[in-house]
Amino acid sequence: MWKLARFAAASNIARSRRFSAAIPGPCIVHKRGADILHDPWFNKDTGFPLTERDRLGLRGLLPPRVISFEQQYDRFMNSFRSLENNTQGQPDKVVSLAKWRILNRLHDRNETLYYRVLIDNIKEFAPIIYTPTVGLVCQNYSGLFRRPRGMYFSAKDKGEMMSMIYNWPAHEVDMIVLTDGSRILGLGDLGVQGIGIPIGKLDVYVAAAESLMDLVLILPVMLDVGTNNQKLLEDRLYLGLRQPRLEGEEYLSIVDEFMEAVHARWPKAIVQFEDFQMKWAFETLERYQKRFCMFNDDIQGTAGVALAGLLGTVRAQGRPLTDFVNQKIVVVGAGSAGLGVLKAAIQSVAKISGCSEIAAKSQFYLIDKDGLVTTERSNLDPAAAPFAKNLRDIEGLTEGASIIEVVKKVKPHVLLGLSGVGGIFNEEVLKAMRESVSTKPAIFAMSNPTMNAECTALDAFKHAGENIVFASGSPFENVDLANGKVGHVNQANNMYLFPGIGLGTLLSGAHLITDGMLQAASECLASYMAEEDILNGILYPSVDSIRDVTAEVGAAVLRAAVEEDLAEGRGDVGPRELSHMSKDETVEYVRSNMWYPVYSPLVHEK
Ligand SMILES: NC(=O)C1=CN([C@@H]2O[C@H](COP(=O)(O)OP(=O)(O)OC[C@H]3O[C@@H](n4cnc5c(N)ncnc54)[C@H](O)[C@@H]3O)[C@@H](O)[C@H]2O)C=CC1
Ligand SMILES: CC(=O)C(=O)O
Ligand SMILES: [Mg+2]
Repeated sequence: MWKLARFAAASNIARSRRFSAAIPGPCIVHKRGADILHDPWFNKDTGFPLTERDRLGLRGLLPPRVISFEQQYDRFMNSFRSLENNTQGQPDKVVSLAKWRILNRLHDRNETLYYRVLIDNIKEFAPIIYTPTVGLVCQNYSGLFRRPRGMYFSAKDKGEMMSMIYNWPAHEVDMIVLTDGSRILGLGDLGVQGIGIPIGKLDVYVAAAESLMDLVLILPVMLDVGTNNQKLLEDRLYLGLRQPRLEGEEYLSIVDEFMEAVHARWPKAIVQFEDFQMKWAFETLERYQKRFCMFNDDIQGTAGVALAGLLGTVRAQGRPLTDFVNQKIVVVGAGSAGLGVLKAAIQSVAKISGCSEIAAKSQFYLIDKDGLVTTERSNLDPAAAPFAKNLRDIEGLTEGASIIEVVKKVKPHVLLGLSGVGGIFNEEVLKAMRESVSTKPAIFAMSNPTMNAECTALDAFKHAGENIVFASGSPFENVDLANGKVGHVNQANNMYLFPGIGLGTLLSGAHLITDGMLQAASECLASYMAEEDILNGILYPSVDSIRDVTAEVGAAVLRAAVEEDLAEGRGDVGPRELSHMSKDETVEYVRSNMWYPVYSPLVHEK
């Protein structure tokens, strides 16, 4: 018990450092008056107590009555509910953007209240700040732009990044989400407008995990190397560089410079690469994973979440996990996400069965925009080549066979989409899944946002049958199957892993994120659900549980770092203490480092 008390004490000391800003004396914050009200990190709106109003020069700048945090919270939620009532019957896009705007205005003004309403209502608000609405926000970002958030490094900043990084006002940064905007969800190249994705991802991160000190420690970053989106290039209001994307060495030199600048200022900051087009996603992962503390969420985070779900589908059939080796799985989409999933699933089969990875591939089929990927393909992408089928092993199928041909022939246990193409699992394909060899066929329509999902939940249950297991990348309502039965919708989204990967790595103090740490994250998620839920087709926890999932995943990642001798600890908790923690103590340690937003005092008691 003493240990946990010490950990908590360490985290409280750290938390109070948020406000230290190295200014001695009676006030914790170094700003005064209107500057505090205009700083969303410190602002409490009408919640400043009288002593703080006196001592921070706020008297007269606010109406006299002090409103409590709880009252402010209720007032915001009432405004939100009124907005819902007032926008009833309006088009979905209008309503979604209106909801995003009201949350964004709060974010701009008062971060403590913003994150509190987000955490307490994560299931309701995740679809607004994250997928699907974040996609709409990115598409309209130049028009929606009011205040900057995060940092923007452009091709024009070459040679300047090492000094620019010091323009960020916070002394420390733990977690960076970086994009170049080249493949935003399934929406393609959105250039600088893709900044909405790092912002949304970090909102989820804070809601699920933010540790130790506070929000100042996160940084969304846009690397603007141009765009090949002609519509944006011609848009008068477009806020990014109006030039085609840099390619080759020119491109890499920009990413290199950014990574070196980050490393120079914050050597332990974790950089999460997000929504890079495939070629750069793989290339940058290969280039940096042994040099910097980084991971690619679309390749590695998605792989972990999908693998957990795939293992869940085996349990959902009432079969032992060892039966995973016999599952026939068709993956539609040979991009960064699809290939990441295939690689992880094949490694898992090899591990379970003890066979080679080559032998483990036999149960997997890969389809891209040109159909079934085989070794006969003339311009076979080298990244997809390891998963290409040899025609001799797939009797009755040919190079480029369509989804329907493959599904009819293979009768797979699982049909998994990461193609970015909405509706591609059409009625015919879904009906063909009725012939699956599985007692509980699984359909994963993982592409985002909602309009890019390979099928809707309703269509999946309607056409493929009521006994399927269904998962989607963006949320859908559960499906009413009549007779009191419900078709459960799982959300298979990397949001279940990236916060835990970030937090676990951070607390471990590791310099790198290894395959072992990522595998531990996936295994932890795979074992999270109880047997009873799994048998009812519930493969993933509810988004409401994201903080609990993150604590467990974070602990698994931390323990893997300890096992690999990579943990250097953080703050007062060094590698020795980490290595002596039991599994439960590690979870408790991670949990005790999670931030829950409340107003902290901005002046010392006299
Ligand atoms: N649920 C989740 O957690 C995640 C979902 N995604 C989603 O996955 C999708 C793909 O992402 P990436 O792999 O990074 O994109 P990508 O652009 O690298 O790959 C897309 C792949 O889909 C294939 N494709 C395109 N049209 C097709 C068609 N008509 N039939 C079959 N295949 C087709 C392409 O050939 C390509 O191989 C996006 O919509 C993204 O939002 C990505 C990461 C995580
Ligand atoms: C979820 C996610 O990372 C994506 O759709 O790209
Ligand atoms: Mg992504």
